[in-house]
Amino acid sequence: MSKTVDAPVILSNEPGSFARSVLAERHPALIERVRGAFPYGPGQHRALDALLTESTEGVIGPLGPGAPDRDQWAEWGRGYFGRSWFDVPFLWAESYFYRKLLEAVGYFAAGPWQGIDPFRPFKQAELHTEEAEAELTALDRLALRPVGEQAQALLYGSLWGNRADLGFSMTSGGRAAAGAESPLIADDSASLWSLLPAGGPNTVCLVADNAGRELVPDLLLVDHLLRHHHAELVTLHVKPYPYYVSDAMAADVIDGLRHLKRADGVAGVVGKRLWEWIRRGRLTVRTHAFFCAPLPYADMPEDLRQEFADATVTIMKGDLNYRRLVGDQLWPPTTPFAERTAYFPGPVAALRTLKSDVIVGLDERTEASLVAAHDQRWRTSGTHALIQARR
Ligand SMILES: O=P(O)(O)OC[C@@]1(O)O[C@H](CO)[C@@H](O)[C@@H]1O
Repeated sequence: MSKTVDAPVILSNEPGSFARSVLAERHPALIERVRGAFPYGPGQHRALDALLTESTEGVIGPLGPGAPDRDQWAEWGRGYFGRSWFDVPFLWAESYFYRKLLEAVGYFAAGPWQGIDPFRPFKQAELHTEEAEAELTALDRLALRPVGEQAQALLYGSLWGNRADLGFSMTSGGRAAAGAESPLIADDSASLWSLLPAGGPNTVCLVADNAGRELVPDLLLVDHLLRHHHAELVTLHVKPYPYYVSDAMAADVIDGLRHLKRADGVAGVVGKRLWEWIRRGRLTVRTHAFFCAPLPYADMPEDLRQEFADATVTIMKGDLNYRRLVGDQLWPPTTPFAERTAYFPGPVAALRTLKSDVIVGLDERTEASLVAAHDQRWRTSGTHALIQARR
């Protein structure tokens, strides 16, 4: 057992740090992309200007008086207002940035822009790339392989789909989205499969991350779990509103399902079957306000805790869910995953490509070889991935 009881919370004020680059470079670049994505009017552009200035040079201000969740954020941000965005926890600052960006474009305000996802054009474009097409065509070949091989390939497909993250590709130049996949730095997939024996009365919660090229492989995995009775019921949890650029919402699930349904070959068959799983109640899409909260899962509300407690296993997708699962802190990398997730109300697994500094659950030899070979960039470059699970 590691002796770790606590570790520094990640802030964004360390010069040269990844967290700082997100606030100083990624967020301004995102504001520019959003400006170009829709024919926003002068009021929205002024609000985006104000957000850019506030978040890079100013101090954290409250949400506007009409915001439905103003009190909630006032509570979550107690002690942070009036301070530099760089000096408060990175997780909080990023989450609040997305909330303020929605405020700037009028996402929650009554009027014509209410409910218009500012990231939707980017998410949709993702579905129509050559790579996305090739991934669907590959399903025809995969269907000829033994079932166990299919299962493992679909699990890895869902894992590596997490590289397709629009926020990430904005500053990495898309580098991590191409090239050969490196071996996993932790691979508990055998343990994950052992939690889901075929034919058992299993239920799975899959907490989705990105839409588009990540969500499609997630849906393919879900179909496999249901079809081969690794799970009798699957709940797919998505975000209630746009978040971290490409995070999946219910509308994105519908887009992904339609996309699959229209495809040729095996992909089209899977798409139609997924509609049928939903119709029969074997696949349910759900959301919860907590998925957009700037908090670790250790602070989840009782109703969500109960949902996860009732599942045979909860699968957390992606980097942000990982940060929230283990805590957005600089843990010693060899801190056991089981120790960091001991609070979780049931078995839990993480499928994540590494795109931020947080990491736990490495063995000493792996950590030493990573540091020797790549200095610390392996933590954030999206070239490495892991599957971690605990019963
Ligand atoms: O959860 P995801 O989509 O895998 O990753 C989200 C992410 O790219 O966004 C943050 C920076 O904006 C990073 O901390 C994190 O890696």
